[in-house]
Amino acid sequence: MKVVKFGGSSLADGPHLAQVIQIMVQDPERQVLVVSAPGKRTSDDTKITDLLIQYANAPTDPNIQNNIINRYWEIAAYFDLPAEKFSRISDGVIALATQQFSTSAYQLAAFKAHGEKLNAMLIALILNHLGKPAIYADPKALGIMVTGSAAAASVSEFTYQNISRFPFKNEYLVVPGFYGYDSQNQIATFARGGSDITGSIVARGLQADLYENFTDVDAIYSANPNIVANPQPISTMSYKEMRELAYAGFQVFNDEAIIPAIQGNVRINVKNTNHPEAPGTLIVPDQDLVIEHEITGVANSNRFAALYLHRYLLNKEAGFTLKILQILFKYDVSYEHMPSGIDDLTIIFDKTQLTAETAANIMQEIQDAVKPDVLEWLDDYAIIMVVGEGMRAKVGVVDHIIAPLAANNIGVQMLNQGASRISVMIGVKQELAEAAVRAIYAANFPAN
Ligand SMILES: Nc1ncnc2c1ncn2[C@@H]1O[C@H](COP(=O)(O)OP(=O)(O)O)[C@@H](O)[C@H]1O
Ligand SMILES: N[C@@H](CC(=O)OP(=O)(O)O)C(=O)O
Repeated sequence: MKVVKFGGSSLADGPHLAQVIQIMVQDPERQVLVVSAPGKRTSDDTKITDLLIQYANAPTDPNIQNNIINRYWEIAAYFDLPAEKFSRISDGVIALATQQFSTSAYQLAAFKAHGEKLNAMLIALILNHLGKPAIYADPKALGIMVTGSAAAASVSEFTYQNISRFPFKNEYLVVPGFYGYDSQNQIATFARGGSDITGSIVARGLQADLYENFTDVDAIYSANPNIVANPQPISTMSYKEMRELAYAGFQVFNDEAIIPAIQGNVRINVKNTNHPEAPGTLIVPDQDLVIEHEITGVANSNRFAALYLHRYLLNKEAGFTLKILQILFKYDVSYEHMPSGIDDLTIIFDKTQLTAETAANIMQEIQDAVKPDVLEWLDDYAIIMVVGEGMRAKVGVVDHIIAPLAANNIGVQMLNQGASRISVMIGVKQELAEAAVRAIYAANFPAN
């Protein structure tokens, strides 16, 4: 049995949904559909998730409410779904405006989650209307339980047993991605792009033979195709490679979504909805990987900031780092990386979890607690991640990465090799990040 996730780009309108249904019926192993909210129809369109964020901020605005209903209605009308059946979807949009929520964060989470929830309900209605047995399976019915915050939930371990007990018959199961329920029965979403996570959770829970993730590109490429023209497709990669590349900017697959698949030993196949006959990219356990290249991919992300600290004899003082970590703990801030030298320390943060005020407070407390000679906040910071299982056994890999940067006059602010034996991480100024990716790519991959 295969669990199949379709992203927002694959569900943006009626013709795309018709293609999705064709993909499902082509293979009887495809029994479970995990769906995102309808995405952009054109490059300047707005995703339903983003319309719902506007709606959460202005629940009494009839224009936004109508925009959302019209997006769903356009899809329903393409399949001639009768208006009385569609009323469940429009009622669902309207009802949101009058519901009560414990906090504004949980209100926003519930609004966002309805993009997926109403889309899954609509798709089940359309499948039934087309004579195909299908049921809508809400995360509550499946037992997808979460902990953590309203907008950055984590799955609870007992979810998998709950899913495995779901009475699953000979019909399509349509599951909304992106959210679960917490112990207070409140909706909480995963991070943006989190429908990939639901797909992986359901695939592990049902012990699927394959998790197919359909998107709008033929494969995962060795570099973001919006940065490098015609990059090479990756035919097979390891779970670890995918995790590192997704973390560092390959948005095509969510970086957290790999974890349930690893735990359940489920292979992942990323494929193109608009070109389903293309083999796509297969993501597999390490032992099944045939290493073909030294470098598998080059990613970049601007979502980082760094704190740089210098103090002589830092290496001699026991508990120095502990004092800093206690300050971060107090503000509930985690760090991503901490490369250090004898008298220097850089702490790299994911900016999305920090406000300017929190960053300023942390800096002040560190200044008071450890009295550094230099303390700087580097907001203009990007990370380049060069990843490849083939790098483990090779000598001189760093040369192949750093030499093209030097040749293109790109300064390196930080270099971290060794912690992960399959990646090299480089800190550069944000304005140079894309040029850095292009330079490393051009030096390490043959031109097409
Ligand atoms: N290395 C990469 N390979 C393929 N696509 C990439 C890569 N890096 C970024 N992308 C982008 O990811 C997009 C697909 O992700 P996303 O828009 O989240 O899809 P979906 O709507 O299916 O969830 C592609 O259209 C492409 O622009
Ligand atoms: N709709 C949500 C969740 C998601 O995963 O969407 P997509 O599959 O379109 O990236 C978002 O926009 O973040």
